[in-house]
Amino acid sequence: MTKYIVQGGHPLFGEVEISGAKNAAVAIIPAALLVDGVCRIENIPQISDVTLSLKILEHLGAGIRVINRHTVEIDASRIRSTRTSYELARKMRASYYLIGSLLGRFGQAEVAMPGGCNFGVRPIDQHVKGFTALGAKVMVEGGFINASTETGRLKGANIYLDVVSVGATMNIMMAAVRAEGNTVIENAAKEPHIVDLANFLNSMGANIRGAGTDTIKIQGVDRLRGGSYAIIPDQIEAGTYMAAVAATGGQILVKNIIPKHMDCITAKLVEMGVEVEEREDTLLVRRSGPLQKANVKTMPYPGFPTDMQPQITTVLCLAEGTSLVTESVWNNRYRYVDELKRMGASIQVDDKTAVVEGVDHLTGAPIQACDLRAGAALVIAALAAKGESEISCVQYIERGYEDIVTKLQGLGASIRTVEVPGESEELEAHIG
Ligand SMILES: CC(=O)N[C@H]1[C@@H](OP(=O)(O)OP(=O)(O)OC[C@H]2O[C@@H](n3ccc(=O)[nH]c3=O)[C@H](O)[C@@H]2O)O[C@H](CO)[C@@H](O)[C@@H]1O
Ligand SMILES: C=C(OP(=O)(O)O)C(=O)O
Repeated sequence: MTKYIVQGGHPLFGEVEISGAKNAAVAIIPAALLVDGVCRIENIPQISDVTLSLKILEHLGAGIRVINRHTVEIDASRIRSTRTSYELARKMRASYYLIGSLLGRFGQAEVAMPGGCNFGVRPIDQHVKGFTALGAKVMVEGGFINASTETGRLKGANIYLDVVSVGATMNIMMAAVRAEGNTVIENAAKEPHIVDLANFLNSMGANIRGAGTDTIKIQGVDRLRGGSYAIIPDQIEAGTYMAAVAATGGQILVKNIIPKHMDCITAKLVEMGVEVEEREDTLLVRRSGPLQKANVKTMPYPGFPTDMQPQITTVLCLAEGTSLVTESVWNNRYRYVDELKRMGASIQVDDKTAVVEGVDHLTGAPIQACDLRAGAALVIAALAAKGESEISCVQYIERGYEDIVTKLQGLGASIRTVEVPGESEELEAHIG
């Protein structure tokens, strides 16, 4: 098993380059199944969720050509099957996008029930509502979601989402792109990766308008042609490095970001006493004085992202006074709190609210990641803590952070990986 060993208590200084967005990449890769020609996708992050997504496509018969570390070409013109590998697809949440893409292209899909980080119930009823409105029959059988149409082609429809769902918005968009006629998705999610998926599909010949607002209009087209597309930078990866320097102190330049996407995170850090200077596609982030308490409530974009909640809670552990964190997207996203308590944090969780009493410092400890962002939060805590921490179950972290150890070393952090022989590798790499 791989572990991270961190000697904490040192400020971070230097520059860090942000990779392509995980939650855009894991949608755009399956969306390539909708395209008849070759899609060249650039700025792909080197993370295990991407490796898994590409393996799933390869297993379906897509040609995958790796051009370099961050560029692949996907040729889905000779897909052999519309049934995904159970073992591969069940390991990640984003495998649900294969339902929309296979259904949109072939009128049928058989996809294993998705995995992903475990922070409570993760229903897909809104995805199913959308596919059904587009004319598909959807059933769950033997661990698979089976979706099919009688005619082989979906029909455009008006769909009002009962909850704002990133996954349902993107999945319905994929299904509708080659449907007959027009589709309108109302109460759609507005995250940057939704706009990115729409831009990718439009660049391949789709006709999608309104992505990034709560009404998305899709005019079905007969086919999508190949092309080239570069994925946006990862808002959450950038926010995680900003949170890291907020916790440790120091000054870092976060490169290759879209500042607008960072506003919801920047505003909260500034409220806490962090200085953030915006320049074109970089942010200079500095923390020299004490951290102030703040209240944080997670919300769909443009609100404060739930995928930054564990990281910001960790920073608040070191702020003066009492902060309140409210998780309003997921019903159980505080599993990491017990690990922070091992390091001396003072946090009381009551249902969706965490009351965080700032402490003077954290101390290093053996700690275990329980999911992707929880793992990132523990890395931040370990970097800020006095003494040594040993972080296990880092495979969760590597689902979503490219080269995190090397990037942090580049900022002067004392962090290294160790292989610990004899310890179980049984833990599933992807199911948090
Ligand atoms: C691969 C990916 O992009 N994952 C992200 C995606 O997850 P995911 O797409 O799974 O999250 P959703 O936006 O769909 O979920 C938001 C809320 O809607 C509820 N819901 C969702 C779907 C549904 O059919 N029914 C329903 O009730 C969920 O229980 C949750 O309370 O968006 C989340 C919210 O920003 C992020 O935390 C995840 O990192
Ligand atoms: C929860 C996340 O991912 P997933 O939905 O893939 O589990 C995340 O990116 O924080």
